[in-house]
Amino acid sequence: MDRITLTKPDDWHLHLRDGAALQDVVGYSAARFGRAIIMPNLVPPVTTTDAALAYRERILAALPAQSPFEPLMTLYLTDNTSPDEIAKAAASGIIQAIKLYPAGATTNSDSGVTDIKRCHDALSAIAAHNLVLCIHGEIATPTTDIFDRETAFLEQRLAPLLEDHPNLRVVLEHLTTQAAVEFVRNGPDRLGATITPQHLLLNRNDMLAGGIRPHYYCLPILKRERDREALLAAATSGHPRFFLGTDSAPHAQGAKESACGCAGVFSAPLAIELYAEAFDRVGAIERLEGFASHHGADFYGLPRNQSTVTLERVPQNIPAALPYGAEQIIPMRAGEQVAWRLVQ
Ligand SMILES: NC(=O)N[C@@H](CC(=O)O)C(=O)O
Ligand SMILES: [Zn+2]
Ligand SMILES: [Zn+2]
Repeated sequence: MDRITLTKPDDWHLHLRDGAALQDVVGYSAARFGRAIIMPNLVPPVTTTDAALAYRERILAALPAQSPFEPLMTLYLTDNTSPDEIAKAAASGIIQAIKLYPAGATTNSDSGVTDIKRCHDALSAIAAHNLVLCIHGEIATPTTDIFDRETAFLEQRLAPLLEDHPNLRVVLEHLTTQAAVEFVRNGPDRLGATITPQHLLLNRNDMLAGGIRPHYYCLPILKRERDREALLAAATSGHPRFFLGTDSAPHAQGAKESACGCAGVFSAPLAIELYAEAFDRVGAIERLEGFASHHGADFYGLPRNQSTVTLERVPQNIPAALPYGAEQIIPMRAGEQVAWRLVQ
């Protein structure tokens, strides 16, 4: 199949930043996706409903004209998030999920959760109000090996959390390991998971062998080839609890190409095209629609999109750099090609 039309996809994990950067990146997502879960790890983080409402207005104002894109907002969970704030978030009608970052685990997670037990009442409120808890699933202990942080989180943190909150709907974000795939498969129906394009297409050799490639550095970090294969198998399996979440995470070129570079891959300008390439490579392009356009909406309890997009197998060049506020940004695969393109 050289051409495929699917229900318009959604991005269940997206970073849009704020200010001039927001203005520069939001259009790429709006051109491809109907909706996106907007991550709250701004500086300062989006910890209140009022802040989320204001951020949503800034996103809508930054959209190119005639973009039907719908930002689905999230709150950043802290040790001090109150059940009242969760009730307010649920009542707002614009907040779909609460995001749990273990303190210190990733970009702008300093205000994150230091001990999940401290959030017991907030988590009960999230379940009671039928919101979704999105989790960055890594142990942040500095002594835990960076390649083991996700697998350690599964048994040490996620399993007890699911047990303590039997009605809580949870999305384990950006899976990177075979172990996480198995954990989700064996988990309850209220456990879903997102998978990024970089984790379907790359392994840690792509980042570290023959030279260090900072634009492939993200968290959780790329893993082994067998992990990539397990992720691709899960994404293309048709299993309804695996769905698309790009984790497109823009950082300016200077912040990436640095002695201490930031974590995050900027995939928004070619996101759905990269997924199409990954699925097509293993002969599973017909499974793309479920993964990209159905499973996430069904899990979140939202209607599927009405409109469609068409993709065709025609290679396109990816720019070497793109504007980003006063600086520039290097997209994933900069200066190379992607095998599919969006038909306008
Ligand atoms: N994934 C990343 O490497 N970075 C994300 C944070 C996150 O999703 O963990 C970011 O905000 O830059
Ligand atoms: Zn994360
Ligand atoms: Zn992210």
